[in-house]
Amino acid sequence: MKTLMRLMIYVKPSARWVVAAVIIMILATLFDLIAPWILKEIFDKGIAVKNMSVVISLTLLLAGVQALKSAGMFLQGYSQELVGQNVVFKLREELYAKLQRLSFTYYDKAQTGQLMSRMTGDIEAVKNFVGFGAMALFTGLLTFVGTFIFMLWMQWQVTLISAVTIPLILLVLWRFYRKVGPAWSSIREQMGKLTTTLQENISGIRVVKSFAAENSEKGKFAARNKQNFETNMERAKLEAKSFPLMGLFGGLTFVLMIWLGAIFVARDEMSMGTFMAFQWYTWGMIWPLNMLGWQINIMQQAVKAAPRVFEVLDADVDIESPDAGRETKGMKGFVTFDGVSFYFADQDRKSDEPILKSIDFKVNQGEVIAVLGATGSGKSSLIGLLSRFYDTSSGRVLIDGTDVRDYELDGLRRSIGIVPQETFLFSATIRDNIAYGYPGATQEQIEHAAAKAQIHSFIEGLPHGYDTLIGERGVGLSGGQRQRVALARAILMDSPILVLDEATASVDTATESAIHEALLEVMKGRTTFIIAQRLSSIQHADRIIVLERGKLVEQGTHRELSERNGFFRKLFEQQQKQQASL
Ligand SMILES: Nc1ncnc2c1ncn2[C@@H]1O[C@H](COP(=O)(O)OP(=O)(O)OP(=O)(O)O)[C@@H](O)[C@H]1O
Repeated sequence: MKTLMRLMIYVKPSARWVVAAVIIMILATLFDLIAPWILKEIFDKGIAVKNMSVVISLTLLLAGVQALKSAGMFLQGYSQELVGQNVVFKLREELYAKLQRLSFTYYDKAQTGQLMSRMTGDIEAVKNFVGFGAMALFTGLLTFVGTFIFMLWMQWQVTLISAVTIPLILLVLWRFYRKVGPAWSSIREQMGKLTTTLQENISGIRVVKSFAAENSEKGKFAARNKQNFETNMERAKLEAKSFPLMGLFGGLTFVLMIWLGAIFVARDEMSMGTFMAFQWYTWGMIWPLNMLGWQINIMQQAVKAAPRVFEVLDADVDIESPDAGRETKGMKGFVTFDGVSFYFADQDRKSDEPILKSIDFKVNQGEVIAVLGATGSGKSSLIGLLSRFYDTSSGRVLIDGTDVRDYELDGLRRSIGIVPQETFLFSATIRDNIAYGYPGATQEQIEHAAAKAQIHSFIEGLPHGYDTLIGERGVGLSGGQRQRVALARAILMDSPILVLDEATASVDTATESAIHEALLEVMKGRTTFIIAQRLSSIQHADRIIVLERGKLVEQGTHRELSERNGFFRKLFEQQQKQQASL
């Protein structure tokens, strides 16, 4: 009920169309109730007394009534579809907007396939109910009640005795209603899992193929597909058990009506016209009940699908722009980590070690800071706190003396140009990919950024140059080329802070050194964080900070750290040995 009430909020803006559809529905139902009565009159006042003019005029009236009803049904169909489409439009828009607002913490746990199935199948299920099912349900109920009243008015004894089967139909319906809900709940959930399996398989198809895992993937999909098949068959069994039974009881109603009608006609207590009209009316009483099974199906599908959509809409947006957040215009890039500790949301703060432990350091405007540390030591997490991908668990990250949580969020993120560890390119032109964070950039600015990232000549050499379309996730470019496009994207942002998270890990050492030469100019006056494993990537750093299992264990210049007998020196010696052995 709560779900249905909440869906009403989305129906409200289309209230005019709902009212139109309801009025037309009531009129159409009235026509349905009048038509058998006209038939009765044709028999009793026309055929029975051989009055052809009555027959002709009443049949014309019947045809007119039907024509009006058909026109009404067209309008009703249109308006209810409009209501459904409006609801879907609004829901999709809200869901998409919410997906944009949800934080990294949410996406760390979310399954893409589940989200996609909510955005498509679940919303579609809601539409089917709002746009068609609900109105059909009301039409059915109105027709049933109206017909029953009309029949009672015309011949109450036949009506009441014929209707003894109706409680039986209602009982079957009630049992069906109770059982089909959980079935639809599983089906919607399984559809989400099936989409997740499909999405992960397609996204990871290169891994699947390189590990020759097609068969095991097929098995995984087949298991989910079978599960879905079986739950659908369970549901179909419920339908198969309930609907024919309802049909049987409905048929019995007809039989009873004909028997009783025949007796009452023979006793002259019922006219032939009323008898004919009753056949029509009985149908008007039975079909809504039989259709109710399908309408319950549509409703239960929506009732089980809608909470899956609402769950995303209600998810906590843990990182939001503050009200009246501070503007970032003129940001200089002084960065301070002040007693920063950090746990991921799914960690247990009592038993798990924090990812970052009481980190303190200050960075001056324009300083180039290298962040070094073994894999998993917390380098990316540290940098993620700067852009508020996550918020600190304790302590503060300040830029120009202001807590990052007090800045307007979009502005903050635009002030930090990031080249992430994993490059993501969109299926669009290279130009659009570079200009992703600055759509208004001129061709000259784009080319300038590309040149700095050492990718301009490569792009120029392509048959379509900057207009070259690249595939999903940058397919068609090598890892190094992709990384340089991502670098150009960050350079174009012209932000006061630049973060290069293993940004040159996929390029050869000659290109890396050319990029670093070019970056010298880019980094000028810009606070830059370089996360790297290779010492060659950090040769231009003013200062190096070293993380070990989330702790800042060393900091200083290249020279200072080489003189200390710490992690940096060990790494330095190790890499020199490796180079010497090559
Ligand atoms: N979403 C998450 N939830 C829980 N733990 C996480 C999550 N993401 C990363 N971690 C853990 O946090 C630790 C630090 O990860 P982080 O990515 O910051 O390390 P890193 O130093 O950048 O590593 P690398 O050099 O391999 O990229 C790792 O031990 C990792 O397993």
